[in-house]
Amino acid sequence: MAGRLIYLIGPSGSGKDSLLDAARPRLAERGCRIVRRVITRSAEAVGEAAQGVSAEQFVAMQAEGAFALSWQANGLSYGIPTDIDAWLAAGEDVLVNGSRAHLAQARERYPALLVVLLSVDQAALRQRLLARGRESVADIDARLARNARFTAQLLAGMGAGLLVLDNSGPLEHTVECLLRYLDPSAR
Ligand SMILES: Nc1ncnc2c1ncn2[C@@H]1O[C@H](COP(=O)(O)OP(=O)(O)O)[C@@H](O)[C@H]1O
Ligand SMILES: O=P(O)(O)OC[C@H]1O[C@H](OP(=O)(O)OP(=O)(O)O)[C@H](O)[C@@H]1O
Repeated sequence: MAGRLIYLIGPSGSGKDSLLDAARPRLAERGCRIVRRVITRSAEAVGEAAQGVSAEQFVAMQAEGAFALSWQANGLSYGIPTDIDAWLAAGEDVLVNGSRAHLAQARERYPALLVVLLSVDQAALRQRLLARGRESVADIDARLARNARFTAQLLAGMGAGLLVLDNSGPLEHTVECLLRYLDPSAR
């Protein structure tokens, strides 16, 4: 049986990277891979979880067909390597840090996509982004403004196919909820 593709989305600062890091060992135990994305962000700013490439390298990789999914947002390009197709075909579950704006295209290619929307209340979100200190205040406000366009749309359009995962509380609680959702015997 083919593996499941889990597409994690949520506003900037909602905790997608933190959740993936915290859940990584327990997902690995369950045979669920977390995709290493290719991002046009300087390698130092990415950490180990992504492969940083130049804009030129990204375009070349795309032209070679290296990506199963790719999108642009916040002035960056993101690619999901085609490796995921082999993993899914081999029955492995695969979790992707996805884009809300790219959801329709992702669904088109992977109709059985499981969508997990990470949410957090707006004031806490701004505080977390400021505390993270990765972007300027202007960039943070631009990301927050971008959120407003998505959440209502997503909730209206998706209904049952969507798990809304609240990350306003402790991260460990969010990890537990995600694992419970992904555990086939618990559903
Ligand atoms: N449940 C949580 N409680 C408190 N702070 C959190 C929680 N989840 C994430 N954070 C913090 O919020 C900030 C943004 O998280 P991050 O994982 O980078 O979000 P994203 O990848 O969605 O942009 C980070 O500083 C992170 O430590
Ligand atoms: O269409 P959107 O849902 O807004 O998503 C746009 C991009 O922003 C996030 O990436 P990134 O990890 O660079 O940003 P973040 O850590 O601020 O979420 C997300 O993973 C997408 O790649």
